[in-house]
Amino acid sequence: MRAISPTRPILITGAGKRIGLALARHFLAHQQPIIISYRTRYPAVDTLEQAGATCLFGDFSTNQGIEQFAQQVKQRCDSLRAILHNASAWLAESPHRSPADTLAAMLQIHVHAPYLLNHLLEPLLRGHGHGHASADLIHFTDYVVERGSDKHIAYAASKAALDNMTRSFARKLAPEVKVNAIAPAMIVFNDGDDAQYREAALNKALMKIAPGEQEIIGLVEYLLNSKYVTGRTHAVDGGRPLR
Ligand SMILES: NC(=O)C1=CN([C@@H]2O[C@H](COP(=O)(O)OP(=O)(O)OC[C@H]3O[C@@H](n4cnc5c(N)ncnc54)[C@H](OP(=O)(O)O)[C@@H]3O)[C@@H](O)[C@H]2O)C=CC1
Ligand SMILES: Nc1nc2c(c(=O)[nH]1)N=C([C@H](O)[C@@H](O)CO)CN2
Repeated sequence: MRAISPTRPILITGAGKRIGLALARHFLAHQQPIIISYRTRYPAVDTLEQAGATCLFGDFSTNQGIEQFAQQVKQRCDSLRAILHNASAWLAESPHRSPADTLAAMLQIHVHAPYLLNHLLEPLLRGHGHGHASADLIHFTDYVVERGSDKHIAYAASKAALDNMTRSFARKLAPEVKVNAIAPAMIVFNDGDDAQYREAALNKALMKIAPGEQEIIGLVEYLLNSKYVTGRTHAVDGGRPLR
């Protein structure tokens, strides 16, 4: 089991629900301090706070919002064990939103937020424990980085930029900080996904399940425990490319 870092919290962005929330609950259950960002104050955020999490409001739709969040983090701690860049919006192209607004929103959350937070919080990641692989960045991208998407063009492009930044930050921050990406396909359905959509989505991969959040938790733990893996994208896609 990974060495718990009792003094260096793990920062999880967008942890008010689903995968981010599951990660937050996992670390709290293992006495790993966490800081989370939330945009909507779901009841689950109150529960995380009562369990000891530091829960900070963070709306990354503007650069000022990102900078204000980073300032809050720096006021609460002087070091971080890891940053998990989970916050995301899955926007499709839509006749109700201009292509320019869709692209801007996707780049803002998937590129501006990780890029600016990595720079603003870099000092909190360095200078701890032998100077070698003592901190981690994990970028949450998507299987569509390698294939594109005809319905989520801006989303896929922004995740591709985040994928590329994984290699750039790995080169910049080694050996103190490892930087990896996790590229999921179908992990967790959304509440509004009907039976027809769900069947079609499951049939796109060899492994015809939506594995749930634990699949991501296990990979995050592997990456945090590694002393050597960096600069890579780790697919969690049920063999989808082979379908
Ligand atoms: N679920 C899946 O099957 C898959 C997930 N992934 C990736 O895994 C990660 C987690 O997925 P999932 O749990 O489904 O993500 P969700 O879309 O369910 O949640 C993402 C979180 O990010 C927050 N967020 C969105 N926009 C902003 C913003 N502008 N500022 C601050 N916070 C924001 C949301 O806050 P709020 O609730 O307030 O809107 C939400 O809590 C994401 O990066 C996603 O792209 C990739 C492929 C498949
Ligand atoms: N921020 C989000 N990104 C993605 C989601 C989501 O719910 N929120 N969902 C998916 C789908 O599960 C897709 O992988 C199905 O093929 C992709 N990204």
